Amino acid sequence: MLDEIIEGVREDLAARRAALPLEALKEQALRAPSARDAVAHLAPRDGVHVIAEVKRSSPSKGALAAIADPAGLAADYAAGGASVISVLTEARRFGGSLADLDAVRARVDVPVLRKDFVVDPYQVWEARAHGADLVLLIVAALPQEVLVGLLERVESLGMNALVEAHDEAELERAVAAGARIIGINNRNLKTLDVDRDTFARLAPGVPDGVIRVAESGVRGPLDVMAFAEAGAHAVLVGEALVTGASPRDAVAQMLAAASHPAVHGAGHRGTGSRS
Ligand SMILES: O=P(O)(O)OC[C@@H](O)[C@@H](O)c1c[nH]c2ccccc12
Repeated sequence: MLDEIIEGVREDLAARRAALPLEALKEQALRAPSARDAVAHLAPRDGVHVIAEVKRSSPSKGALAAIADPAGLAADYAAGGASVISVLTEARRFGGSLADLDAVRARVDVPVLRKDFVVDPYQVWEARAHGADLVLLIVAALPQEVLVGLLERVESLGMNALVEAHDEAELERAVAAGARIIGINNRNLKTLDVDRDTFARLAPGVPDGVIRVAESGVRGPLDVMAFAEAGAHAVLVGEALVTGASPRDAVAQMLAAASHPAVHGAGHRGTGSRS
């Protein structure tokens, strides 16, 4: 599935590049207001941070929610206490767009993540030009030298990367690349299967001082408690928030669950203590 998605992403990218050459895009990016410090916004604390996602559909579930007003949804997420808003910009499978990113950026003050299949520096410049503070880099989609180059480009533009791994080998590559924020995806992007034990299995391999994010398959407060217990500093949630009744309350309930005294997660032990 990952290869097919990336094929489409490259086709769409070629069309955008033809319409707006890299040099012109760079000028836009350098004129954009500076990026916010996402590492600071995700700093370890008691409980977890919620990264709340604007997600219309997915290859595994099909249509999830129409989301006529992505900025309104993002504002609800922020009001519920989300530390970062993730915006899917992939069009073909996830129904996202750079227009969604623009709308969300214009509405909220918290950092915004461009969630896409980034394979080319053009997309990093594009993220910055559209006001993103964070860019997703998926290890499984990138040869190591490309991953390293894209991470350098992201940081040189003042942004941070969420570097996503799904198994031990990918995690080692994320660490070797120098990632400061690592997402452990419980979903295998090749098969789309979710295994919620993935985070707990891989989390001990994330070095001290690196922010640990549990991604995908977070159904509600109980899952958030389990990921917090397993050492997550943040959870990234899409489906459960876009399909529920009140996105604002759903975020607030997840945050409350992770601050429960029964949860002895990463925040309670201080930064990166895994002993
Ligand atoms: O909807 P969920 O199961 O809460 O998952 C959110 C997020 O983790 C998922 O959208 C995601 C994780 N990694 C990705 C890479 C590309 C696209 C999407 C994703």
